[in-house]
Amino acid sequence: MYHLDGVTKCYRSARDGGVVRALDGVGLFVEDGDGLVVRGPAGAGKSTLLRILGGLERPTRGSVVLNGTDLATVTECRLARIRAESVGIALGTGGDLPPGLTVRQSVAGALVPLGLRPADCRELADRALAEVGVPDEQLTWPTHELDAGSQRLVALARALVKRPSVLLADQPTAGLPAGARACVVAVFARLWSERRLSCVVATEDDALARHAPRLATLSRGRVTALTRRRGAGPAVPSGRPATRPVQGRDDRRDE
Ligand SMILES: Nc1ncnc2c1ncn2[C@@H]1O[C@H](COP(=O)(O)OP(=O)(O)OP(=O)(O)O)[C@@H](O)[C@H]1O
Repeated sequence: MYHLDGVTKCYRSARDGGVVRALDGVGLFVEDGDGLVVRGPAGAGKSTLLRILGGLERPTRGSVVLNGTDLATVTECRLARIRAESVGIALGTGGDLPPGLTVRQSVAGALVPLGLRPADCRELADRALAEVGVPDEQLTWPTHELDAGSQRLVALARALVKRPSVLLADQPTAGLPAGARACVVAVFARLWSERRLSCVVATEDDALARHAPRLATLSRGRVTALTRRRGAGPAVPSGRPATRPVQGRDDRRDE
């Protein structure tokens, strides 16, 4: 799945033109079926890490190998293909839903780059929406008429519809009322416990983090701790190691 080695990302500060080191030599393994929650204070580099994992940005230095391909050096064309086929990205606010579309069209649209027949796209979209708990009567609603919690679920369905090998989500419960938050947490709990889908999620939500098999803490662009939830089995049931932390500790944590 993912193997990050020495990943550094520098930006030029718009304020004073200085160099901002958003990620500083991050090393990380994410195995098939692994669920990793990334935590850390504002500015720690969580969103930058997700964008780099998703191939939306390239690192300044280091390698980001996803299923054998280094996203840092692959051609732009191949990178777009990998994003379309293998990586589900939910930026969290629901604001990333394409405007002017119904719920079903919005999710089916994620399959267009894969060249599927429209009828197949619709069927897969309906299935993905059912999986995250969007009721049938909302399938033909314009997405802008949904409340924030439902928009968040549609964004998740849009990320999941292609059956990606990994789901990346940035603050998926942030700003939601309690009921809607619980619905989103329940989706991730199912993805981790039943589907064993590889997910990397940045969140400050304790309820969501409690379900994650592993936690990583980022501080000033570095991984300072890696812990595995007590009772969470290895991501892969074979004899292969479930995780091989490069930085920080991989301690067991109490629930
Ligand atoms: N495009 C950019 N240009 C310049 N600096 C950036 C850019 N993107 C991020 N940064 C800087 O990189 C650092 C890490 O930002 P990032 O958004 O990844 O942190 P974060 O942990 O996600 O923070 P938050 O929880 O507030 O979203 C911050 O200092 C931020 O200002």
